[in-house]
Amino acid sequence: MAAAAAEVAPAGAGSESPAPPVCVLVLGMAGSGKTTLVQRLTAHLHSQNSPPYVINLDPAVHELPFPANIDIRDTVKYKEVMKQYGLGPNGGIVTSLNLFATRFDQVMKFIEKRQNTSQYVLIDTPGQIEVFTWSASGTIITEALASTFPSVVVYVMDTSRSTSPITFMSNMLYACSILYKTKLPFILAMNKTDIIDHSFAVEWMQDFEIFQDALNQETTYVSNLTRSMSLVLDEFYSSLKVVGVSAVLGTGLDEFFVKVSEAVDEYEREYRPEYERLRKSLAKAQSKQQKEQLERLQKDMGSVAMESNLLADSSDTSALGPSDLIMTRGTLDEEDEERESDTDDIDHQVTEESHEEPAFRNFMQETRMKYQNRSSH
Ligand SMILES: Nc1nc2c(ncn2[C@@H]2O[C@H](COP(=O)(O)OP(=O)(O)OP(=O)(O)O)[C@@H](O)[C@H]2O)c(=O)[nH]1
Repeated sequence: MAAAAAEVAPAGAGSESPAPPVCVLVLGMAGSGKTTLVQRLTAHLHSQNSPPYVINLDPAVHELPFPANIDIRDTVKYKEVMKQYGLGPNGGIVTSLNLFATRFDQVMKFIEKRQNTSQYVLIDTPGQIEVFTWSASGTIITEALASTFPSVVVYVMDTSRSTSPITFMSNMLYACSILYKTKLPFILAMNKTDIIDHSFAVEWMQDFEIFQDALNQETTYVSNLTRSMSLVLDEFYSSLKVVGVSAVLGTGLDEFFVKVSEAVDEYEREYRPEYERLRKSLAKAQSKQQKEQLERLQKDMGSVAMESNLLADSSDTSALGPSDLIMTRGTLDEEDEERESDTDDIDHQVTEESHEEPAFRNFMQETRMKYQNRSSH
């Protein structure tokens, strides 16, 4: 049975080296059941002896019902951010995510380290969905994940609140916009099937006439628009992977993992080449930036020759744990130092000193002394 095969076997399983983990980005409107689904998936994978790596990206969540390996709340104090920048709740979430995104390269390193032990990386996102999908940080995080690991989006829909054709259509339009925004394989998880079976929604997607019949009960202008929209969305529906689940009961999970596996195949086939290109161009831009920084430094130091390999490697996070994330400091020039001070609301007290760059500072001192000695002779 396909479901059994999907138990804990992501795409690529069976090959010699372990398959890279699959990043499952869970998105959906507030209250659709994202957190409950992540909790359920985590428990399910644990029961299959395949513990996932779990990341919480919601800075405002009060309580997490699952143990997160990386929790944005450990590193960015959402309430402090609101206070310091004079922001409301949504602005606070956006800014917290932006601060976190500036150090997402470290998150990537933690995931990479775990790639032989976790087959799935589950990522819970803020309820204010637009905060993630329409912010720069959402794009940075999605692209960072997808350019390294097979990644899929799971859009969670509250099926019990989508029984009116017009609400259903609004939800689908939203889903469609997210598909275009994230540019990743997309699974529609119709949640809360313990309240209502999702078959009515599947029929609406598969059979235009049935959807029209349901719409005939509505006589507003919106219903005419909805009629036209359902034709437009036909293409979107035809390529959509749909699965009914109950996050509370844990039903539909086997089929869920079958869909994830299909989505991973789709990622490998259609999305990976594009992300590889993106990764290469990012790496090129990064090395160019590093070179420019070094050149600037060299200019500041006068004619003293410097060897780049003497610079302490600020990217080495091997001694850190996920909770130390983001606090690593280590800048090559004052401009960067100043920029960093904007993130003072980040709780870096614990690790700040230990991760200063003593090697680099010593090097600067030594070089300066050499330079002074030379010019005095
Ligand atoms: N009946 C039923 N209720 C569910 C299911 N999944 C979630 N819920 C309930 O829906 C409510 C919202 O669930 P959450 O998991 O907090 O939803 P969320 O999308 O993470 O919410 P935000 O963090 O606000 O975005 C809670 O009361 C859950 O118990 C389900 O499968 N069936």
